[in-house]
Amino acid sequence: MTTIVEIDDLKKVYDGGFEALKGVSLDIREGEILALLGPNGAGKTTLISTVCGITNATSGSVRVGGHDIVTDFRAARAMIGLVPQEISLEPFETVIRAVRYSRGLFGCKRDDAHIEKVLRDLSLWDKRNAKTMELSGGMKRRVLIAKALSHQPRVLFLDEPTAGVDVELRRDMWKVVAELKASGVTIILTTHYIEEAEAIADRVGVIAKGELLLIEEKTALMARMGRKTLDIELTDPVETIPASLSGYELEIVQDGAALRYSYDTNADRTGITKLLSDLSGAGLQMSDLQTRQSSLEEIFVDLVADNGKEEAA
Ligand SMILES: Nc1ncnc2c1ncn2[C@@H]1O[C@H](COP(=O)(O)OP(=O)(O)OP(=O)(O)O)[C@@H](O)[C@H]1O
Repeated sequence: MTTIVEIDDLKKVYDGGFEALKGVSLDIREGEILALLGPNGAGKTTLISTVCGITNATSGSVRVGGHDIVTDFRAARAMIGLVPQEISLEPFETVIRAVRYSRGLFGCKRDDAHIEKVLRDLSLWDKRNAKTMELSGGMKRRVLIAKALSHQPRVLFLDEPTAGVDVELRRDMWKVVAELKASGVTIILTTHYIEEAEAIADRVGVIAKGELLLIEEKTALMARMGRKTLDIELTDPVETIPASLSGYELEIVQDGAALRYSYDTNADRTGITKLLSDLSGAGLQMSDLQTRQSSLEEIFVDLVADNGKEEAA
């Protein structure tokens, strides 16, 4: 597995003293789709802007394909395509001219065959002579992607590609991203939408308050999501867990009125039947059972909340 982007202890303090990145380190693997999740103001855009050389880091380093983003800016930047959050297009420009122009900005020779391929891949070929102002919001986003791909970058950053778009357009965008990955482009996207990360990412990173709190394979996260808890409500509250039940790693909840058992839904056996029989063997009577499943959303909310508590402490 080759690392294509190496981010090392990246810090960004804006003028005025605000610390937007507090030492982020991250290796992005060639060919992956990495989703960076985080609440508003987490530092996602700052991170992308710094990697793309739009914002200068206060300290730390970024290398793209081995090229340092500061000392070897041109070579590093040539490998990157950036699709910004805001749609900014010249309204009277035609689609094909806008995309050709972007390629020219990188000093690349005109290549009509490549531009045609990009436009066809993004289903924009039929619209090539339309003025950008005549396009729907979804098509405008596709033009931004086409512009970002015009100079054949190996890494594509998408800053909230589906913010504020409807469900159908979002799915459409996910298809585009999957096709780009299949063509060998490494993709990093930021999003507020957990289901977006679930749907398309190979790995998921969670950023909050300028820190990377977690970076994990999506499948591993999904396995964690497979954890369920069973709350066994008791007729008579307990203060301690009977020694005969110590192997179950139960937790006392609801002030002793219930015992919580965590289990893996992917496991062959959950152990629940045996637990319930051992419970009655220990002289405990249950009045009710409740199960619940943790989701990626909960993992995310917990992580971000814990981070907030540490800040306050
Ligand atoms: N130029 C700037 N000067 C001062 N502070 C800034 C500047 N740009 C961003 N910030 C602050 O840095 C923090 C991180 O902003 P950033 O845009 O990177 O977050 P984000 O995770 O992309 O959020 P969103 O999801 O809302 O786009 C925010 O608190 C923001 O107010």
